[in-house]
Amino acid sequence: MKKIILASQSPRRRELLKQIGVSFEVIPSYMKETIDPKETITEKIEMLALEKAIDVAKEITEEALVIGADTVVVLDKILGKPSSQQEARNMLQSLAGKTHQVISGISIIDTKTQRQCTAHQVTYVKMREYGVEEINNYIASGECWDKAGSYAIQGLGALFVEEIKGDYFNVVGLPLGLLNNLLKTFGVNILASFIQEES
Ligand SMILES: Cc1cn([C@H]2C[C@H](O)[C@@H](COP(=O)(O)OP(=O)(O)OP(=O)(O)O)O2)c(=O)[nH]c1=O
Repeated sequence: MKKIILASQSPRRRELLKQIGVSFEVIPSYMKETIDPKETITEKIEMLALEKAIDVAKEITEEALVIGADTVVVLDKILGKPSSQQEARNMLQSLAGKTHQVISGISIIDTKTQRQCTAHQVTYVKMREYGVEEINNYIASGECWDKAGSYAIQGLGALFVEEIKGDYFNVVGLPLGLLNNLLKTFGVNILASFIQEES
């Protein structure tokens, strides 16, 4: 299998990639995320994923596939990671009782051919009604930090979720089915690799 590099500091993305049996190296991108106001929301997310992949790919001299990703919560506007308790509180309050979108962009760059492929996936998450007390208790758990929209569906944040439509893994930060499809276009077939290894 071609060498795979995950251009991400997210422990969630690392865990998800491990889950599908891929061996990979992690080289995070510490690029500052900037957003062009002229782009649509999905263009912005795809662009952020692509920029993370480019940032790491440009430093690589060997042949590899570099994967960049970006996840945001969208409710009228983009909700990224909170920078204060008040911001986390506002985000969680705005999500209560409503359905929001979680959009993840993924980008793959082949450092040998410079071919790049970028796509995104949308998951709809409906939150139940909850109040300030539950929000404050959740913030006290510390889980909101470093999470788009200030919650983690894979953790205590699950207690806020009423319904989900779409790929769960997309919410956690890496849509695995979409990633598999994109990797196939670069000649990497994850499931087929198990058969080859066995025979
Ligand atoms: C909505 C939601 C987001 N998240 C996380 C996934 C992402 O790690 C994070 C969104 O931030 P990102 O900017 O997409 O990623 P990151 O900064 O963690 O990592 P990197 O840029 O290096 O790849 O929010 C969850 O873990 N659970 C959730 O339920």
